[in-house]
Amino acid sequence: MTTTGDEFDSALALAATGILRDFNQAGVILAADVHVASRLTTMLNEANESVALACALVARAVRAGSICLDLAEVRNEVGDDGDELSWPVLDEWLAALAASPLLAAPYPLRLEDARLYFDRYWREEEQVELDLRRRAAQPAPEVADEAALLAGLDRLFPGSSYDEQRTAAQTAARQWTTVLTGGPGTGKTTTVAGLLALLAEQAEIAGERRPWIALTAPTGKAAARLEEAVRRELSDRLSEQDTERLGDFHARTLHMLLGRRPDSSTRFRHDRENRLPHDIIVVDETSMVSLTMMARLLEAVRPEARLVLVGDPDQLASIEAGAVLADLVEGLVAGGHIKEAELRTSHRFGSEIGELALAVREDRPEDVLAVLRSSGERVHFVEEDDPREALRSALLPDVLAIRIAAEAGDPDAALAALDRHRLLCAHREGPWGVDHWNRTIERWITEETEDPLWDTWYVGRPVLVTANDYALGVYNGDVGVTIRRPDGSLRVCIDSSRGRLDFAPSRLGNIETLHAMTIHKAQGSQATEVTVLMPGEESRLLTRELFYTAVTRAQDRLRVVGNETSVRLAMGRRALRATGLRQRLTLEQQPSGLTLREARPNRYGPRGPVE
Ligand SMILES: Nc1ncnc2c1ncn2[C@@H]1O[C@H](COP(=O)(O)OP(=O)(O)OP(=O)(O)O)[C@@H](O)[C@H]1O
Repeated sequence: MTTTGDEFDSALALAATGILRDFNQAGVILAADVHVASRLTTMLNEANESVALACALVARAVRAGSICLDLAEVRNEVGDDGDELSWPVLDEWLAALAASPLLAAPYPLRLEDARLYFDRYWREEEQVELDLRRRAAQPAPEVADEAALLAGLDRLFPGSSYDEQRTAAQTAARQWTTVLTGGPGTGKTTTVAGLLALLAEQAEIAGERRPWIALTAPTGKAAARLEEAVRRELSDRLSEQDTERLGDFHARTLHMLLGRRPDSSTRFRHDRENRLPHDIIVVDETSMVSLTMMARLLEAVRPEARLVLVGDPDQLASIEAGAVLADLVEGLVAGGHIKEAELRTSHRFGSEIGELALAVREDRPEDVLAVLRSSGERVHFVEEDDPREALRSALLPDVLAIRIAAEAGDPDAALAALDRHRLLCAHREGPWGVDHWNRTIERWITEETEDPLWDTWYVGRPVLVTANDYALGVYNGDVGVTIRRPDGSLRVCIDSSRGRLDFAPSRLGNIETLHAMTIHKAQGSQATEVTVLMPGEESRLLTRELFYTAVTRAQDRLRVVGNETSVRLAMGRRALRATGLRQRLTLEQQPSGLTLREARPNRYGPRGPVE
């Protein structure tokens, strides 16, 4: 137990007493968790310490991206830090909770089997479940002409190399909701483009108007990539007639599609009362969608609109709470609500990166190490104790290329150089973190150019936008470079989903230097070459999902800096989040006429009224 008497440690809640103090001092819960628990228990006159502890642990779980606290699992999950603590016995803990005023009106907490929720997430999870069940319970969409559908599938997905995609498109054509999954380069976008053409043809045969299509993704970068890939597919592979039928379309972020409201950051213009007008809605990079955003999207989709959720469930989950895509894959398919549409064969890499990604995904550590050490052209494993020199020679040419183009006032060349190489770290801070490597690379630039970078804004500074700025039209995840103009002034050129924009540096508020970026932030984007710094062995972020996400950011070449131990540790650990959506979706269908909440008894106590 790491008991510390440091009264200046901000993680310690000085006012905590009893069991909360013990858990806080052991480092299991933070001061913020203690405050949440103290407020709730004081407000509702709850004196039971185990209930207060449960509140603090829910707050802790949500901080780590979970939707709820699994009371049956939390002891295991805390690991060694919890060894000397007195944990409540599960049945007694659950009984204390069931009897607590915190689980009665106004229901700050909700209990679902052994899962404890804050009310907001419980409601969102329930809403997502109900909306998905309702969509799945409708009669399947009608096929206007069965023979034309089969002929269309053969035309759009010809030959045996398109077998998987043809089957996936056929499945999607026959259901309202489809979860289309696959790793990088498995042909998800190709399938989407073909499916859209197929549905447009069916609409034409049925004498309906051209379907109104929405392409969307959680970030601007991912939305732009989706639009570009679908357009490329249409122009390279599909006939003029198929392309014509689709008309024009643009991809937008989910926030933009749902319509931002100036008075709320969690509510949108389109909701249950004002549904989206589209007939087909395709969401790419669904693994990055949080539970809250999925709830907002599902309530806004018309029941008779098709929803195609595309993504890779093996990637890291959303930055905000939830693991929606993984839950949907398991819950919707296992619950018998929809048929699976899974793509497994990679068509892009055909090389070591694809092999490596598959071995990581399929949990084959020996194969992972074999590919890393195979000395192939595309994958390189840097196993040195001090990798700085290796990194310097790998990274500096591209960093200097950005700077030379920026000095010449050439944004195209600077942005192209920026997209050539990404240095990815697990953490923001520490010796393997983004901040450290941003500073190190800036020092290398100074050494190389003999030009000290005194100012925050310097020529060639690559930047990452970290928050949406609707007024400027730049979005979280957009990247840019600082360019010198002929008159000597600096401008920041941003490659936004709306095209190239440029600003005076002082106008940009939420910006970070982008010589290095976190793997979490790199989700939804790719670079020609990627260098991954494996975090230290003690890092809690070192998981298979983190490693897989990092590896799959590389289009052409990948360099992994680490050692065998870090690779094995990453492979052995999962970034699991506690959620209840897959359990909810796999429960048996309820008898008609009852709402789900009435129909399902709770083993551990009342659920509260149906609202
Ligand atoms: N059946 C196929 N046979 C040969 N090549 C294919 C096939 N399907 C797709 N491709 C090609 O493979 C590449 C990847 O396809 P696509 O972009 O559709 O995959 P993806 O799963 O959307 O990739 P990512 O999500 O990684 O961007 C493209 O160049 C595409 O033209």
